[in-house]
Amino acid sequence: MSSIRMIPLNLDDCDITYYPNFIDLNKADGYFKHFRSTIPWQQDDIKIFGKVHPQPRLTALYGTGKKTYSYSNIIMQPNLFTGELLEIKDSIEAIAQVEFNACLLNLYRDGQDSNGWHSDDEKELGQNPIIGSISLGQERPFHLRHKKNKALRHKILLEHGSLLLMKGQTQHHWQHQVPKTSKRIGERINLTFRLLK
Ligand SMILES: O=C(O)CCC(=O)C(=O)O
Ligand SMILES: [Fe+2]
Repeated sequence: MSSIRMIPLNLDDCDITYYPNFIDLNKADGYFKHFRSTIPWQQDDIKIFGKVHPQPRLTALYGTGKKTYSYSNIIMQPNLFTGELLEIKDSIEAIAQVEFNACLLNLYRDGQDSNGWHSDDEKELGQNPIIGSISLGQERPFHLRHKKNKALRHKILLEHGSLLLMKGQTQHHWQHQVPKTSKRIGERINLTFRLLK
């Protein structure tokens, strides 16, 4: 049996743990190909500060039921979880000790696709949201910044097959982003498992 390596990020006011190689490489390669070709990826328009823009990445929502998820003025209707998503969900639940009922998927097609500074603090997620975030494909830096104490910042590289688990007060005190880069890079898929109340 292989043991799962865990790296706690020792930052104030948050509870974040990084698990590199959470999914073994062959399996992660297979999942990447599978999700790339079977998920109905869509590009939604979002409204930020009153202006409408196409979202700089493709997304999809999956879940156990009919609960919708809204953010940046869009309301997403879930597709039913697939076998592959349930398999990954089970493996995260085994260490996270929660049951997720939704997964927001992101496809970053190249370095121009990104996810701007935000907290996952939508009301559907409740008080202290727990989010299990799987990375597949191209590794991308993940930036964190404290909302009040501007001196508190952190960067971590999200590698192929990794899990980043965010819980406790993390979303209350911190924001995160996946910045754009002008480097020529490949595609990345991110799966964020969530519990919608
Ligand atoms: O792509 C990532 O690693 C982060 C995704 C994210 O922050 C989100 O979907 O809320
Ligand atoms: Fe997020």
